[in-house]
Amino acid sequence: MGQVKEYQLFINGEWKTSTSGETIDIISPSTEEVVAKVQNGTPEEAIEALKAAEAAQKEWKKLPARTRADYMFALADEIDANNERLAVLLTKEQGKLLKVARFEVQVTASFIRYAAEGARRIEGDIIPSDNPNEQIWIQKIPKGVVVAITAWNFPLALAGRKLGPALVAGNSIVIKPTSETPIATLELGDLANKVGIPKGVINILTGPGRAMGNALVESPITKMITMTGSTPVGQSIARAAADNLTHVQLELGGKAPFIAFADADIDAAVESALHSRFDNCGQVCTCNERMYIHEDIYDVFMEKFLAKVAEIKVGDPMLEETDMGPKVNASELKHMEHLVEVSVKEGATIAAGGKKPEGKEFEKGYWFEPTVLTNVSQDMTIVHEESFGPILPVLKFKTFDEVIGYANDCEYGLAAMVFTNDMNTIMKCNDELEYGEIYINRGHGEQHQGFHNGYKLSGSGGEDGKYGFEQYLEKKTFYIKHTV
Ligand SMILES: NC(=O)C1=CN([C@@H]2O[C@H](COP(=O)(O)OP(=O)(O)OC[C@H]3O[C@@H](n4cnc5c(N)ncnc54)[C@H](OP(=O)(O)O)[C@@H]3O)[C@@H](O)[C@H]2O)C=CC1
Ligand SMILES: O=C(O)[C@@H](O)[C@@H]1OC[C@H](O)[C@H]1O
Repeated sequence: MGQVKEYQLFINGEWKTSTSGETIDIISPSTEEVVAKVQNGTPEEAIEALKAAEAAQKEWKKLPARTRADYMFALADEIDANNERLAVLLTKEQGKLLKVARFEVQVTASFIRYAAEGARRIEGDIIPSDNPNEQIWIQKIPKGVVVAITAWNFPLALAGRKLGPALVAGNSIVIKPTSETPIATLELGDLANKVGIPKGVINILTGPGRAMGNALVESPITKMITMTGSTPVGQSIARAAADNLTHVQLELGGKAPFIAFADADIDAAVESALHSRFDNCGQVCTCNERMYIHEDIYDVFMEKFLAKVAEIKVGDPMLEETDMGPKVNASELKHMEHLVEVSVKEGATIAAGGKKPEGKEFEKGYWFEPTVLTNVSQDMTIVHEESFGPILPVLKFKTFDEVIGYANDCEYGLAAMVFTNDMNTIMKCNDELEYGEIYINRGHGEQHQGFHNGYKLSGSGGEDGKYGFEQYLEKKTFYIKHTV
């Protein structure tokens, strides 16, 4: 393996080596080789970045929103122009298919453009007062310094999803990507400089979340934290931010139910169920984490579904013909093996997969077969614990009330998928399913103009669309009275 690139911290428009003198190895999930090194940044460097962001924001907020948006459009163009290079980095650090990584880079630019298109819609209110000669004005203003903490499954897209609205709204930002997959995100630093985004408006730090991340969260300079990741970490961030009453927006774990009623379009449901579980090696927050099939269609559905699962080609994510790459790291792989072991102990049957694939090409790397579990009961661990990987428990159901009860028997509330052509069933599902995002007759996959909003332990605040954009704004109310 040749000399790998050592990335630095991006603070105030400059690259700097951490005073810790330590680096973190970024490991390829496909080969276990070191593909890059990043700084093991210190809490002191977190404060340095926050101060740079605070200083830069004072001028950044004075620019017309349209001007801020022009910088964002330019950044999005640069991201598009570097698609292949960024996609290869994503595949190297996260193990996702190169063809999916290319899509992630496109989505990153698209998130930023969507936010920039909203620059002229940062609207306030003028309200008549009860007092004579008086008006009430409510103005939308930026919050100040935003801290963005991101997960490893779509690291670049998650960064774009947050920096776009944050900066268009007039905030500055400090991004701390996960230590697992930071390199594509770090590349945004040079692109920001290239398009002339003022120094300090964007800062990108690396370092363990429990130290670097915590320092960012606890600082009173931070006026908003937007985090995507696991529920336990989201909870610790909310606790750490409480002392300053900092606004916290969290996109956390999920356990999406996929429900196929007796009148479902079976072929469409099979296709959607397959991709909503196994795309990105099952590492999507809205993935089909448990599947409920009506008893009338169960046999025909499962015959078609298992045939499709058997066709999934696991292998080198750089190759176009590959359908599924590896899990992101060794501990995630161990979690897969643990979930299958527990499920079998609790009485489940392995209908497909269930282990690391055999073959020389799989000796290195964090590979796991597409796995389907049957003879599963609602009380089993796998029906409640998020796998965030290619493991799918399947259950039968008879009645509407039974399956809604099963679906809502969950500490999460992010997404649900339902296949039926009956309008009454659809309306009753919309009323009764306790999920912030429901997909009817299609698999998962949110759009920028929607609202990615998790109930219960899946998060708070929501992201995307006009309601997500509002999270990045503060309101200021004026009572204006004229005296003559
Ligand atoms: N709802 C959604 O949209 C999504 C949810 N997820 C969830 O995220 C999980 C997988 O992602 P993963 O990265 O492992 O999630 P983690 O929760 O482990 O980490 C998320 C981020 O938080 C940082 N972090 C960790 N501890 C702290 C702390 N005490 N203070 C501040 N920051 C901290 C991490 O940094 P570091 O890694 O350097 O420690 C990382 O950048 C899954 O559970 C999945 O459900 C994932 C994607 C989307
Ligand atoms: O966070 C997730 O896993 C999803 O919201 C995912 O992140 C960026 C992509 O656009 C979404 O599919």
